[in-house]
Amino acid sequence: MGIVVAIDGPSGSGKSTVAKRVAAALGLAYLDTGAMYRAAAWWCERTGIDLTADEVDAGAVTRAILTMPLDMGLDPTSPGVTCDGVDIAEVIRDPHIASVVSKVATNLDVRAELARLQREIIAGESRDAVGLHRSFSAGEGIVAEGRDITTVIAPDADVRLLVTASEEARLARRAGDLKAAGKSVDAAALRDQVVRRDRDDATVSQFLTAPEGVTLVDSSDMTLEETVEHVLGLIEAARAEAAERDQDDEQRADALRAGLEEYELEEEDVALLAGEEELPSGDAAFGAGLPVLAVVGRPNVGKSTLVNRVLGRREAVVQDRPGVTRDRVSYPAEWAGRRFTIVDTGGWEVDVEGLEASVASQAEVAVELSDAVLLVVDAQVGITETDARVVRLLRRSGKPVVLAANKVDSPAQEGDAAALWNLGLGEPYAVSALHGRGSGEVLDACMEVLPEVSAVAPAAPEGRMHRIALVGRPNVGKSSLLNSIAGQDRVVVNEMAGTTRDPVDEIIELDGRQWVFVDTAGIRRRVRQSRGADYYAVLRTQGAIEKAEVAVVLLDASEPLTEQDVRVIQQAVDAGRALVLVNNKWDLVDEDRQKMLRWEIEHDLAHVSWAPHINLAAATGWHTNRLVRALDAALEGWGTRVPTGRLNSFLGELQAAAPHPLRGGKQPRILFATQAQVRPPRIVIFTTGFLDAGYRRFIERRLREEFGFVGTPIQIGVRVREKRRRR
Ligand SMILES: Nc1ncnc2c1ncn2[C@@H]1O[C@H](COP(=O)(O)OP(=O)(O)OP(=O)(O)O)[C@@H](O)[C@H]1O
Ligand SMILES: Nc1ccn([C@H]2C[C@H](O)[C@@H](COP(=O)(O)O)O2)c(=O)n1
Repeated sequence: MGIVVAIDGPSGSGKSTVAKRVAAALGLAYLDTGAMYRAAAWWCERTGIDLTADEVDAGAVTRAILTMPLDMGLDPTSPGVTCDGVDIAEVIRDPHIASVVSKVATNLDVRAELARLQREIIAGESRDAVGLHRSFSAGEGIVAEGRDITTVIAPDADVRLLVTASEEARLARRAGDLKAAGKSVDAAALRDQVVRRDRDDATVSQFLTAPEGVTLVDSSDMTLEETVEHVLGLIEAARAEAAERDQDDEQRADALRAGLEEYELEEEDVALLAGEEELPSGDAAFGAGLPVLAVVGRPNVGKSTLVNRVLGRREAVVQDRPGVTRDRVSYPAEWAGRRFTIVDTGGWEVDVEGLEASVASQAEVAVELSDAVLLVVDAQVGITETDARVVRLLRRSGKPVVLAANKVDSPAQEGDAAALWNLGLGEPYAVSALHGRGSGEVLDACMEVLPEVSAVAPAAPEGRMHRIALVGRPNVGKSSLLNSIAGQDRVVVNEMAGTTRDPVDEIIELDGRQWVFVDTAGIRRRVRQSRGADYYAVLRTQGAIEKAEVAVVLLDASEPLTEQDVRVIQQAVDAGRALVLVNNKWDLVDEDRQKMLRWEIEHDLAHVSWAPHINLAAATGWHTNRLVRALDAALEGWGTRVPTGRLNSFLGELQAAAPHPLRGGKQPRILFATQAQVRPPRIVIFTTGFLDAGYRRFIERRLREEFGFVGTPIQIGVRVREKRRRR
């Protein structure tokens, strides 16, 4: 993680000059938030708003800022400011802008919008996000300065400083600046720009006295060089302190890890603790690029027993593995030297309303997302109506099918297997999943039909383009958004070396980088079926989400949120994908609808409040440029890794301040925790007792507050372990 240095202070105190020099000396990015407010004032005037009027239309100012095409340069040696393609770095220093900027800076809606942008920039520079986006400092960090930086924007910054100087010194410095620029110095105008402006600004942010945790740097009697040296010294001291803290945290975590030896650990615990150094990625766990074999069949025909036989492991693994959904769990598998992904599915049964109506059947999704299918039939029961209908469905899917006749536990039962020739799927392989009989032959047959390279599994993401799924219910504007972003910046690359890409994927260049938008055929040519269109939409959405790293869920902001919207969002969360929410059709949203939408988001989408949420109008292209930042933020969150030392000291403090409620006179205790996976982050917590769902939610909420995890679901696995009995 890069360092964040936040500096605030009154006008003329020297905070910008000091911040730039410090950032340049340390190779960090520099953010001048005051310049953003100045740019906002410039943009308001450019769009025709009179900021010198006694009564400025606050609504018009807010609307203008929401459409401001601002690009902040972060190089401390030449921090450019560009708005609507115009270089405004100089013009925003004009005394006229200084005299009107408070009209914009005291508008709370404007502050909220600029705060959002500032936090995004700071997060982009402070995380180890190399390769994700164009970070000026390559994740080394940032020095951000402005009135509310230490208190509102970055209260968690590593170093927080209030640079100040006496009023007399500040007026003198500002006068010096004007003189150096060859401008006349009018004492009253100077007071207005320094003292009056600070008084106005102080009504919305606190920057005159140092709050707790903020170090005061009074530069009244220091030269500029002395001030810079002093600040560099403070940063050095803070870094040394942080390094010492990290070391202490690691030592404590080592002790906690060692303490686990007193507990009954399972094989998988030992494996997890031994492999802490190499953090696997969720994508790898799902077998990026490996062929996929779906195991389907009616309930109780022995699918899971067969899967466990293939895996050669116990079911215990099932509980802690982040499956796509509870009814469809993927495992990395190996047979005869070949690696593949095996997908265990829930029972496939004709329900009361019939098979066609079971639109969300995970077994059907599994078939759609597989390269081959292993159909398991109970040979002792024989062919049922469900089996016959399943076979019809499998035929329609066009996937190769291998038929396992299970529960053939002795040679005497071979005849039961032979009866299954009637299903018309070729040879039924007689198997006893329970005893292992015949399982080798059936797996050999599966290997014969599985392709070398999967046509459905996502390619491994490392070093490749990021894969994005644009999903949402019909008519929310998926194709408009795709066309809009493709139209703006498109470079279609037909043959990309080293990528296996589906013909329905689209490669689009955004912000100078190439991205794969997966499964766009479903977006461009909507599947129109007289019957079951919904069903295909669900399948298509699921398929797109699982092939992608980020699911961009589009919502029609002009209409009330629907259950279908919430369901698509849930599909992305369950699949463990990074998530970005887009309120499309913003051009059709009036103020009443905005209020309603805010309410809907707070009530119906509170569980995904961690997802970046952007308003845009795909039809006009408005704000579509915000997509990349949101994607980067979500990808960063998805890949977040919390060092074990920090995680344990954080959980230790959390537990001390808010212990788990007593249950039956006992209090479940956290023994040790470690992050077991990234993309999505998965945290495994060893405890002495079961943690209530409420307490787990509390842990998740606090983890997000502490470590960010923007745009990503967090999977929390709890392993309850008992103390070893003394012999
Ligand atoms: N000891 C000092 N520390 C910092 N700056 C100093 C010092 N002495 C003189 N200066 C000068 O003070 C002037 C004002 O500094 P600067 O513009 O950075 O202030 P600021 O706090 O960012 O003001 P504003 O909020 O109005 O942008 C600069 O010319 C700077 O070189
Ligand atoms: N974080 C910030 C930064 C600046 N402002 C206000 C204060 C000024 O009126 C104006 C320009 O700032 P300057 O360039 O003079 O530092 O913006 C603020 O309210 N919050």
